[in-house]
Amino acid sequence: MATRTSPAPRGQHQTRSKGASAVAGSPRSKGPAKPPAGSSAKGAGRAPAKTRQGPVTPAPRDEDQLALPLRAVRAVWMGTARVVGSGVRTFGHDVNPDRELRRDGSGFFLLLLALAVAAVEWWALSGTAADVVHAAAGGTFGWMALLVPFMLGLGAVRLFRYPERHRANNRIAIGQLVILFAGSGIAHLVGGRPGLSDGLDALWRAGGVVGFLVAGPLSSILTPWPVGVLLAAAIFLGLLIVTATPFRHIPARLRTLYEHLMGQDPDAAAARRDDGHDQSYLYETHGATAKPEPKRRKRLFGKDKPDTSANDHDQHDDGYVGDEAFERAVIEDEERRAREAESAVRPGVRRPTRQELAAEELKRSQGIGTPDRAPEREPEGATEAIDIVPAAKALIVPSTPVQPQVPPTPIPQRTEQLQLAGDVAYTLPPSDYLPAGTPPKERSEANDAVVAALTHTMDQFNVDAKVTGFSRGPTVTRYEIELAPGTKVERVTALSKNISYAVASSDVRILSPIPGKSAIGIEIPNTDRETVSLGDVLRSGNARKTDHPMVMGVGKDVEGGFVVANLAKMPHLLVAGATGAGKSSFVNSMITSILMRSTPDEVRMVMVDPKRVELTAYEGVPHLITPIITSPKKAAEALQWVVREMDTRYDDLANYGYKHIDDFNKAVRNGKVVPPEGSKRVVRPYPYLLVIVDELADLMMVAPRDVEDSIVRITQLARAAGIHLVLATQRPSVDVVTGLIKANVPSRMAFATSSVTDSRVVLDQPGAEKLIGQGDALFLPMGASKPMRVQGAWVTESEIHRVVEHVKGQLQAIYREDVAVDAPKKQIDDDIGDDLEVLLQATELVVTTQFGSTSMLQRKLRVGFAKAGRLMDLLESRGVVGPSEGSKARDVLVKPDDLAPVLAAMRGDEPSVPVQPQSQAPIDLVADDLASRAQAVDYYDGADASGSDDDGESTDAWNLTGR
Ligand SMILES: Nc1ncnc2c1ncn2[C@@H]1O[C@H](COP(=O)(O)OP(=O)(O)OP(=O)(O)O)[C@@H](O)[C@H]1O
Repeated sequence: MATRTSPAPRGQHQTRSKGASAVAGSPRSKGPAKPPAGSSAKGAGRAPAKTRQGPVTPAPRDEDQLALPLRAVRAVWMGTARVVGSGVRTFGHDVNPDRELRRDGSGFFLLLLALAVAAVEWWALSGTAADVVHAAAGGTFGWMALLVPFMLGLGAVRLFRYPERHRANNRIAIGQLVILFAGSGIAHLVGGRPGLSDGLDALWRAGGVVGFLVAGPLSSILTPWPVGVLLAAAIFLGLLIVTATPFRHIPARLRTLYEHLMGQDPDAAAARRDDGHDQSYLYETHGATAKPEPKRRKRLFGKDKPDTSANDHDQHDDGYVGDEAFERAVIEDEERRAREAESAVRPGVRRPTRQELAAEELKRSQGIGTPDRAPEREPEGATEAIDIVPAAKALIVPSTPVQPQVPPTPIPQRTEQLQLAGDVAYTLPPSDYLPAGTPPKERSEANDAVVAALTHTMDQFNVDAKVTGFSRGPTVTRYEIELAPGTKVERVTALSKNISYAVASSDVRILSPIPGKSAIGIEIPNTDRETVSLGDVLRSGNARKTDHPMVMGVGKDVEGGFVVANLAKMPHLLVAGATGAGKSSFVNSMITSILMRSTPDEVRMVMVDPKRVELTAYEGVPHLITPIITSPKKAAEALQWVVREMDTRYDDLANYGYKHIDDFNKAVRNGKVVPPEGSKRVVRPYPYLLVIVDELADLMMVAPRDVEDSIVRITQLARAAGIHLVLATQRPSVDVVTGLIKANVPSRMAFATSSVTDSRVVLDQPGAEKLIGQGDALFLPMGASKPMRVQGAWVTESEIHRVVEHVKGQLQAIYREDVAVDAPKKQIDDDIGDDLEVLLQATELVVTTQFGSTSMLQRKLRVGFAKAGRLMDLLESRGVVGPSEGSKARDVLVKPDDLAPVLAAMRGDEPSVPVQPQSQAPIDLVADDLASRAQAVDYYDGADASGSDDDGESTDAWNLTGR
C-alpha cells in the first residue's frame, strides 16, 4: 500500500517569512536535520532529504541540549505516550494521523490527569497527594469535579486520535468549560449558596470557587430560580457547542440519537431523511472541506434552481428572460456537480455518500469523534492522490488579495445636449441597468486542495521547489512556485502532465516565469468559476478613471483585477476563437460598454453580422449609421465606404493642418476651424467610427481581395481618422486572417482555439488552445509582449435589452443609405462573359500592332477561328476596330496611347460607353471626388444647417431626430 506522506513539513516552511518562527522548533521525526545556520534563507526552508547541495551538518536539536536524566525522562514519557496513543488509536475505527502532527505527549498528560482526578473523586483515594488533587479539583468545581475525569479523558482521546483538528478540539474544550462553569453555578445554588467565609469544606460540597464566582453575583441580583434557569440554558448551550449542533438542527440530531438508541440502521435512517429534508447539518461538522448545501427555492413548474445571486440578475422584472453564463448542454444535478467538482481536485479519493456521512455523523455524536475514513487503496505509481493538509492550508496565502467588489455606487448620470439633434437632451443609460455580479472569492477549499496536490507532486518527483502563494481569478488560479537555488526551471515544466494528473485537469498552463516575478506560474482552472459582470467592470476604478467614449469593459485578469481597454488605442482588434468560446459575448460586452458610456455624436458604429443572429439586439440604436449588415457582399461594399470616409477625414485633417481627429475635433469645438470663404459648410466634430465585423471568414469567402484591400487600407491609416476595426472570426486560419491583415491589426483577443496552429495565427504563440472556453481569453493589446489571461465580462441578453431600449427611446437611428450600395461596381458586360482575359489580350495585341486581323488573333492567342471571330466582333462593338472589309485587315480606331482607358473600361473600372478620352478623366474625377467628400463631411452637420447647406440631401441623412 502506498504510504501517504504529508506535505506538512514543506508546508510549514513554505511561508517562512510569515510563520517561520512558529514552526522552526517543531520536532520533526523525518529527515536528518536542519541545514546549518547561515545557509541561505531559501535553502533553510527545504526538506533536508531533498536538498542536493552537498552534505549538511545536522544542527543540534533542542532536546539534544537537555541533561541526560531529563532526556531519559523525556524519552520514557514520550515512549509510553506513543504506546498508549497507538492503543487508543486502534479502538473503534483505526486512525492514523501524520506523525509530525501527533500530540501523544499532551494526550498522555491529560489521560494521567483524568485518572488522578477519578481516583480521588470517584474512588475516594486518600493520602497527601490525593488531598492536593481533591483541593484543586473539588475546591475549584465543587462536586462538579466528578465530571472532570470525563472531560479530561475526552480531551486525551481527541489528542491521541485527531490532533490535527485544532478547531474541533478547541470547540469541544470550550463547550466543556461552559458546561463545567454553569454546572458549578447550579451546584452552588443547590448546595446552599455558601460564601467564602463558610470555608473550603462548604465550597467543596457545593459548586466550589467557580460556582461561587458564577452564581454568587447573579443570585445577589436575581432570585435563585431565574439564575438556575439561566445556568441550565448555559449548560444546554455548552452541549450544543460540544456536539457542534446549530439550533435548527436540534430536532434532526435528536432523531438521529433516538434512531441509534432504538437500534435502527443509521444508513437507512439517513437515506430516509435524504428524501426530503434539509441535509446541510450532515456537512456542518464534516471537516473543514464540507460546505452546507446551498438553499434551494421552489420555482414554477417544479424546477429547483440554486439560490445564488449570480443567477438573480439574469432575469429582470421586465420579464425579458436572458441567457445564462457558463451554460452547459448537459443538465446535471447541481449537487452531484458540486460533489464531483470537489473530488476532481482530489483524484483517487472517493467522496463519501450521504449515507456514509450520516453514519459518521452519528458516531461523532456518540462522543467517539469523527473517525477518519480508512484511506482508499491508492495505485502505487508516480503520482498519488493526497489529502488536504491543514498545515498547507494555513500557510499558503493568496499572493494577491482579491480586489474588493466595487460597491454599486451609480456612476453620475451624464446628460448631453446633442449638437446633432438640436436641443435634444440625451442621457446615458443609468449604471444600475447592469447589476453587480457575485462577490469574488479570495480562496476556496479547491485552492487549498490544489496547493496540497502541487506540493505533493513536487515532493514525489524530488523537485526542490515550493508553492509560495496563489492569485485567484474568476476562472483560473495562478499558483506561484519558487525554486531552490540550483533547481532547473525545466524540472517543474517537465512535470506539467503529472501536475495535470494530480489536479485532474487537462487545462494546466505553465508560465515560466510569471512576467515581472522570479517564480513559475501554474494556471489551473477553478472548479468553482465566477462570472464577471460587465456592470462591475464598468463601475471599477479603472473604468472611472477616464471618460473616453471608446473605453470598454474587457473582464478580469488572473489576479482578480478589472481590465478595461480603450478601443481607440488598440487601434484595431482581432477577436478569434473556436465556436462557443465566447467571442460573441465579448462583442456584446464591447457594444454595451459603448452604449453605456458614449452618445451617438461621440461614437458611430457599423455592424456586420453575417451570422444574422448575434447583433440583432442592437438594430435601431442611434449609434448605427447603417442597418446591421448581414450580407457578406454588402459588408465588403461597406468596408469600401469606410475607406472613402477615411479619405474624407484625411483630407480635412490635411486641409486644416491637424494630425489626429481628436485635435481636429478640439479645434472645431474651440471655433478654430473656419471653412473657406464662400463655403456654406458647417464644420462639426467627427465622431469615432467603430466597425465591427462578427465573422470575417464569411466576408473573406465572398470577396477576399476586396475585403483584404479595404481592411489593410483602413487599418494602415484609420487610426488618425478615428476609425477603428474589430474583426471577429471563429476560423483563425491563414486564408481568413491573412498575413497582411495580421500585420495591420495589432491588438488580439484569443478565446479558446481548437488547435495550437490557430493559436499561433492569432497570437503568434501557443497558449490559446489551453484556454477553457466560455469567456476565458488571452488578451494581447498593442505593444504588450506577453498576452494577459482574462475572463471576459458577461452581459446578459436582458441587460442588453434594457440598455438598447433606453437608448432607442431617446433618439431614432437615421441611416445613411450610401454605405452599403454606393461603392463603385465593376460591371463586366454580359456579352464579354468569361472571355474578359482573352479579350484584353486581343485588344492589347490589335492596338499595339495597329493590325486588325482575325487570323493573327488565331495564331498569337492560340484560339480557334470561331473564338477569334467573336473577339473581333467584341472589339468592333467597343470601337477598337472598324467593320469588316472582307479579307482585308480591319482598321484600328484606338491609338496605342489610348490603350489604358480602353482596357479599364472593358474591366468595368470606368463607364464603358462612351469611352472617355484619357485627358479628360482626371478633371471629372476630381470634381466627383470633391462632391462626394463634401457629402461625407456634411453628414455630421446639424439639422439646423440642413436648410442652408449646399448638400442638403446628405445633411438630412446624418441628422438625428429627437423623440
Ligand atoms: N464571459 C463569459 N462569462 C460567462 N459565460 C460565458 C462568457 N462568454 C461566453 N460564455 C458562455 O459561453 C457560451 C457561448 O459563448 P458565445 O456565444 O459568445 O461563443 P462564440 O464564440 O460567439 O460562439 P459562436 O462562434 O458559435 O457564436 C455563452 O452562451 C455563455 O454560456
